[in-house]
Amino acid sequence: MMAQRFDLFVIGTGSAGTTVADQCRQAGWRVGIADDLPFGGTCAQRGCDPKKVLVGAAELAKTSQRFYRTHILDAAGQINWAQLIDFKRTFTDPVPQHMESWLHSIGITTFQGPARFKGDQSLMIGETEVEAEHILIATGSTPAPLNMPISGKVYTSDEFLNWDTLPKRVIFIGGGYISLEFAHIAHSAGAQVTILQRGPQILPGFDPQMVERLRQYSMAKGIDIHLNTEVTSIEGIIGDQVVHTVDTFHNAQSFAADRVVHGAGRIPNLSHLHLEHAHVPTTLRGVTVNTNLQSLGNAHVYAAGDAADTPGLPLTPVAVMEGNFLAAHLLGNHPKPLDYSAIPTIVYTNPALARVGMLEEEAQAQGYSLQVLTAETTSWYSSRRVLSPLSAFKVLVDRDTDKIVGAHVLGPHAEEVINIFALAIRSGITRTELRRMPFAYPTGASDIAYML
Ligand SMILES: Cc1cc2nc3c(=O)[nH]c(=O)nc-3n(C[C@H](O)[C@H](O)[C@H](O)COP(=O)(O)OP(=O)(O)OC[C@H]3O[C@@H](n4cnc5c(N)ncnc54)[C@H](O)[C@@H]3O)c2cc1C
Ligand SMILES: NC(=O)c1ccc[n+]([C@@H]2O[C@H](COP(=O)([O-])OP(=O)(O)OC[C@H]3O[C@@H](n4cnc5c(N)ncnc54)[C@H](O)[C@@H]3O)[C@@H](O)[C@H]2O)c1
Repeated sequence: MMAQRFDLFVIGTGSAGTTVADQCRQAGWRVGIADDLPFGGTCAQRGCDPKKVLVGAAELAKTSQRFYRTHILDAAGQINWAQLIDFKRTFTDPVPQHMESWLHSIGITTFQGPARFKGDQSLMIGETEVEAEHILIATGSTPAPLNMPISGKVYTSDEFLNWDTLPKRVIFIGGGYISLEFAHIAHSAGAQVTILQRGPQILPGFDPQMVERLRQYSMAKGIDIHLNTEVTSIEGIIGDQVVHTVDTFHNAQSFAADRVVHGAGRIPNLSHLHLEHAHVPTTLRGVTVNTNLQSLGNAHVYAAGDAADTPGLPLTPVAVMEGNFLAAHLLGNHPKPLDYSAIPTIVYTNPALARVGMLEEEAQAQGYSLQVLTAETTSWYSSRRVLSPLSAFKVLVDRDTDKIVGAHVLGPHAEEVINIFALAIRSGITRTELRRMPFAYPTGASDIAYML
């Protein structure tokens, strides 16, 4: 059978792939797209969106428990896990059908199945061959292989988000985003949780002082966090999952739980693509690309999102930003170069910790004359009003230009406040201008004047 021909063929229906597919199709291109999983990608089905549905309930339960303890509420909220997962499914279940209908409605040809390269410009999706002038690899990421002896069961984040019952005891391998967020959710829903992190700090990309406050608070609440503790093997022993670790001083320890969750990092999802058939080189961080997101080995191939080796973190706003850039580039609209500075990121613990721009250490190393504005803010109105026991901030200002170069916010409004700092940094708004901004009051943003 003759191969179907497209101007653009996209592998992956997540944030990066659909952004490019949509814009190229709107410009009249013949566009095909494939996914081996139900359409819609990670963020909407197995990542950000379902995760935050659980985070919302966890926050509500914790806040109500605080108000109950101070006799302001007559009852404290408890999470019904099965109901919460059902509620989550009302968001995730419709995604594939919505996505596929939308793709069809705008005239994109869809293929269900794993795509693999056959040649420089040709792919097989199952038994169907397609050819394209441009091919976009937007295949996202997948849990990193755990290179250790495993005889027990290790659950992925995808599986955690679909647990019908919450086990009593859960161990999280690794101390990054997934472990911290899921541990806070599971703990709020009544589980005993343990985090085993091999490095000296949980959440290595975040401000060390804010992280330490979050760690101490989490420990005080009953989340058991072990630093410098590397998981070396996992055994299933009658009813228990036993996790063996070794610490920095070579001391061995074992931890038992009902279930063990993989939070030990993700890698670009490239292994099934047969990239060697298309001369597409990769690194451990993804497909090697130039500043136009074009493969260094094959000018017909591009990569974006988690699958591309770019300076951006594997986050949804980065996938969308790269998608928008690539669509404009392919359509000949000469977009401005990609700007990876000051992209905000948040770990949705309770409370959340947010970062945008540089860490203090990075700014010092770059020779900025820094003014470091930092305080613990649990006595502030915005925290006391919701009985928040943990809030703080650190803002880094360049004395020479009065510009903000980094902001780190921990507390109940961190997730919205950080976007305002991102806007300020990306638009070059000075500290003085931001301090005088008449934000609506009382809001998280109206705290900014007091931070500066
Ligand atoms: C648990 C979790 C929580 C997260 N929370 C957040 C958050 O709060 N905020 C945030 O910004 N980011 C978050 N992320 C990260 C975010 O989800 C990703 O950065 C983003 O989804 C990447 O988009 P993408 O388009 O690159 O890839 P994806 O959305 O992963 O899409 C890739 C698609 O390609 C498909 N695919 C892969 N290989 C093939 C193949 N060979 N053939 C056909 N199809 C294929 C996959 O099935 C998938 O649908 C989270 C991630 C996880 C796992
Ligand atoms: N809120 C968000 O934006 C959000 C949420 C979840 C995931 N994500 C994205 O997904 C990516 C993957 O998340 P993640 O939490 O899996 O990875 P991560 O890279 O954030 O953290 C993994 C941690 O596991 C540790 N580790 C690895 N192997 C270990 C072992 N054997 N024993 C003990 N510790 C070990 C590593 O040192 C590392 O600190 C993130 O980098 C992020 O970009 C984002």
